[in-house]
Amino acid sequence: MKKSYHHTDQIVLKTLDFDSLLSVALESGQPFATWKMPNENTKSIVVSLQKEAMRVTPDLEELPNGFLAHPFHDTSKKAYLIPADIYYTTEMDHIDFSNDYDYDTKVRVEKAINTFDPSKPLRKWKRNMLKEHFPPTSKEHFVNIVGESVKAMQNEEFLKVVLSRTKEAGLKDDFSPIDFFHRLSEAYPTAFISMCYIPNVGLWMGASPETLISVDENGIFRTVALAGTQASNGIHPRDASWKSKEIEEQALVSRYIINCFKKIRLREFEEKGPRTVAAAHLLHLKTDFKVDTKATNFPQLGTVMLDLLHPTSAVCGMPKDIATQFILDNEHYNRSIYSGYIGPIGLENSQHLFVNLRCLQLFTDHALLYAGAGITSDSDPEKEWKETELKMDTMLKHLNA
Ligand SMILES: C=C(O[C@H]1C=CC=C(C(=O)O)[C@@H]1O)C(=O)O
Repeated sequence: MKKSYHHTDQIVLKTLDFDSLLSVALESGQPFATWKMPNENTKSIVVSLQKEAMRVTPDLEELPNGFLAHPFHDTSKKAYLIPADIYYTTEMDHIDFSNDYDYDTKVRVEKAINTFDPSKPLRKWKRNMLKEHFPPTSKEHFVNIVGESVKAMQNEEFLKVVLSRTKEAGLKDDFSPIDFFHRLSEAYPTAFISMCYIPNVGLWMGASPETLISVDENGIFRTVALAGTQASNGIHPRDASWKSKEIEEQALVSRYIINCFKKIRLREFEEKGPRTVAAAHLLHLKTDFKVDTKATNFPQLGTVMLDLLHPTSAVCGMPKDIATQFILDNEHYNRSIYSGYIGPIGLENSQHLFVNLRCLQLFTDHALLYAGAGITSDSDPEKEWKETELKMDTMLKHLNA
C-alpha cells in the first residue's frame, strides 16, 4: 500500500499530554481533527499549519496523510483534507512534525504547547465558530416531506430515500468540546468518536456506528451495510426481532454494495450477516463485507469503492440519482458533512473512513444536531420523526452532562 509516515522532526515537550495539544489546536483556529477508533483506547490528533483545509479528489493512494472529510453532496466531488503537519497519538512519547515547515514555526508551536495553562477555561475557540446556519427543521416540514416521499414510492418513482433534519440544543456556559469528546469516548467504546474543525465548514463532533470503507495495514478491505433502527430498551442484540420494513430497508443497502462489487467484476468478497448490532441505545441490522486486496491484487480497491459507494443507500436512497434529487429539493437545508464521510487516511499505513452520523456542529452558544431515517413505501411519518429524535439522543444525552 502507501508510503509509510515520513514525518521525522520530533518536538520534545515539557509535559506531553493529549489535552494540552488538543486545547492549543482548538483555540488556534487552524484546521485539526481528533478521533478514537472503535474498540481501541488510543486517541489521535492531526493539526494543519495552513489556514485552510485542502480541497482534494479522494484518491487515497495519492493524498498526503491526514484527516479527510467529504460532504454528503458536492458537485465537484471534492473532499476537505486536514494534512498531518502535526501528528500525535496517546501511544507516542513525542509529536511528529512535518518536514515541510521551518525551524521558527516548530519553535512557535512548541512554545504554544509548553506555555499552555490547563487551569484556564477555553474561550477562544468560540471565535472560530460559524456565525449562522439554516433554521432547524420543523416537525411539520419533516412529516410533510416523509409523506410526499411515501406517495412517490407508492407510485413506484423510487424505492427508498433517507430524509434528514436538524435541531438546536443549548450549550452550558462552561461547555468544553474536549470534555465532551472524552465523555463520548467513555460512553460509546464501539463507535468512531471524532471532532474536526474545518474553517467555513465548522466544528463537528460525532459518534459514528458505520464504517464506509477501511483498508488495514495488511490490505484487508472492509465495508458494511447498516440500516434498520429500533430502540434497544434493554434487549440483547441476539434477542431482537425485526419487521419486514426494516429487513427490506437493510437488504437494499446490502444489494447496493454487492452491485458496486459487480460493477468492478470483483467476486472474491466475504459477506457476513445481517446480524443485529447495538449502537448506543439503538439496534441496527448490519452485514459485513471483506476483501483481501493483496490476494485479489487490487491495492486501489479502497479508492475505487469509495467513489462507487458514497453516498450509500443508508444515507441517500435507491436509485441513487433520484433519491439525491429528492433530498436536495425537499430537505431545505444543506447537510454539509453530515452523512458525508470522515476519517484518518495514510496514518499507521491504513485508511479508515466512517459515515458521518450521530453528529452535531458547534456554534458559540448551541449545537446543531443532525439525523435522518430511511423511508420506504411502508413508512409512517410520525414514527420516522421519533426515530430521528432517538438518533439525536446519542449525542444529546452527553452534551451537557
Ligand atoms: C441516516 C442515519 O442513520 C442511517 C444508519 C443506520 C440506520 C438508518 C435507518 O434506520 O434509517 C440510517 O440508514 C442517521 O443516523 O442520521
